[in-house]
Amino acid sequence: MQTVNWEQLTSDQQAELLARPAMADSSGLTNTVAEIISNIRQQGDQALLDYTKRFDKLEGDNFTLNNTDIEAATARLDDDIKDAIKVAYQQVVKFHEAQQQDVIRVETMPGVVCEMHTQAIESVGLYIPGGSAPLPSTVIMTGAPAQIAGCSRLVLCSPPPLADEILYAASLCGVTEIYSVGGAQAIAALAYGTETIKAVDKIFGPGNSFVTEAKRQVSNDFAGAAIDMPAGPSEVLVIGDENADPAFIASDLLSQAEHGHDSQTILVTPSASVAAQTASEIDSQLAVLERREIAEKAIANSVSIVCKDIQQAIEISNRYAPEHLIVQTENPREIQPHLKNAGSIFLGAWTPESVGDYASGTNHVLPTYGYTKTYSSLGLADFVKRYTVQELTQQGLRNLAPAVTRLAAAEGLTAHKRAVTIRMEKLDK
Ligand SMILES: NC(=O)c1ccc[n+]([C@@H]2O[C@H](COP(=O)([O-])OP(=O)(O)OC[C@H]3O[C@@H](n4cnc5c(N)ncnc54)[C@H](O)[C@@H]3O)[C@@H](O)[C@H]2O)c1
Ligand SMILES: N[C@H](CO)Cc1c[nH]c[nH+]1
Ligand SMILES: [Zn+2]
Repeated sequence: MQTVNWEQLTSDQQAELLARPAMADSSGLTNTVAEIISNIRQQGDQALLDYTKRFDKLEGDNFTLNNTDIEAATARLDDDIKDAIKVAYQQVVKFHEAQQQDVIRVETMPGVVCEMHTQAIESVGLYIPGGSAPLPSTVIMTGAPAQIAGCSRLVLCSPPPLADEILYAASLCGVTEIYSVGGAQAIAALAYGTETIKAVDKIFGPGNSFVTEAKRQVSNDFAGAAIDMPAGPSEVLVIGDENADPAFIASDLLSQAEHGHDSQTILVTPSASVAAQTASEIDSQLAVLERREIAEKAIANSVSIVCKDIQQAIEISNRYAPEHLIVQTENPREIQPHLKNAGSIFLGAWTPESVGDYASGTNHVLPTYGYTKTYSSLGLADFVKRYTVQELTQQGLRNLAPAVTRLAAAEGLTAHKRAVTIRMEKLDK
């Protein structure tokens, strides 16, 4: 992991340092994904099968899983892992149930009542990554809120072979359809439909750059589907002060580095000594990692930034806008209100990022590529739509009529004005 001194860099070098590696080959990626989407739209199931055999080594011609598959998977699993999945599910349910929104009702003027209601999105696609590691935890993060919101069709897609843990988690979340297809082709199938997979209204879930680019393209097309957010390759930024534990920091950086070669991990610290000790901890912890090869590539793209002070560390973090932000400082709660752009924040030495990945209750589907400047972490609100209701009494209309008619006249929209005056004339008769 390279170490740099922030103050010694030019502003161009600083910008380059904080750029995402996954964005590097954007035009090649755009064309590849556009071609996959176009083939799925034209050839449906046949193209889906071809791609799934080519990229994901599907055996046979069936990519639909059913209840018998779920029952067999459940029977194969040990109680220990089933219990762990249940704990994670219950934690996520608790935190997301608390996000339910009551109807908001306000009488904005006597006789004028306005309400805000929510309604579940009817059909949702849940993309569960599976290229590099099968992620049953992502089933919980997308499936549990969909279930709580009351979505009626929960359609899960993940590259084959589907791990037993994925099928078990899907059954807890009330997933209604499961297909063993992945990548951009799965996103295209969810967005436009094929003979087997009916299109959904909105697609959720993270994925690699092919998946994320496919989500971007289908969401830009009127005929496509809505999406949750750009949730691409994992990122973590750690802010550590001179008392931070380098072994803890290294373990947190490696936990995200092992997701993929394009993960990005950054340490920002005012302490050159913490930076140096973290680098040597990374080397020793890497040596015994099962996914060493992957993590090593990600660490090669990563950086340790030595900055002036904690204030500057906060500025760098806000500028980078990480998916995950870990704060290992003496008083992390003092810093937290100044952290403007992050998907999920982990405060203090005893809050490793892994707890949010699995079971604290927060959602691990989070914006990447700097989109935490404008997008939120996944929550119950993403699975519902808001709509408003208003009802006026006769007196309510009398009270509001002068403002509405004058505004309508000012806009030159006389039919709007007439819809009010026609009623007032009747009332005044
Ligand atoms: N941001 C978040 O909230 C979040 C959460 C969990 C995981 N993640 C990220 O999700 C990603 C998961 O990636 P993954 O690769 O393991 O699984 P994935 O399921 O996203 O991608 C695998 C698919 O990519 C497609 N693919 C691979 N090579 C291709 C090629 N050359 N051309 C066309 N398609 C190709 C294949 O179809 C395959 O099914 C990781 O980067 C991880 O960091 C992000
Ligand atoms: N860290 C990932 C989000 O970027 C989520 C995850 C799933 N399993 C382990 N981690
Ligand atoms: Zn993770």
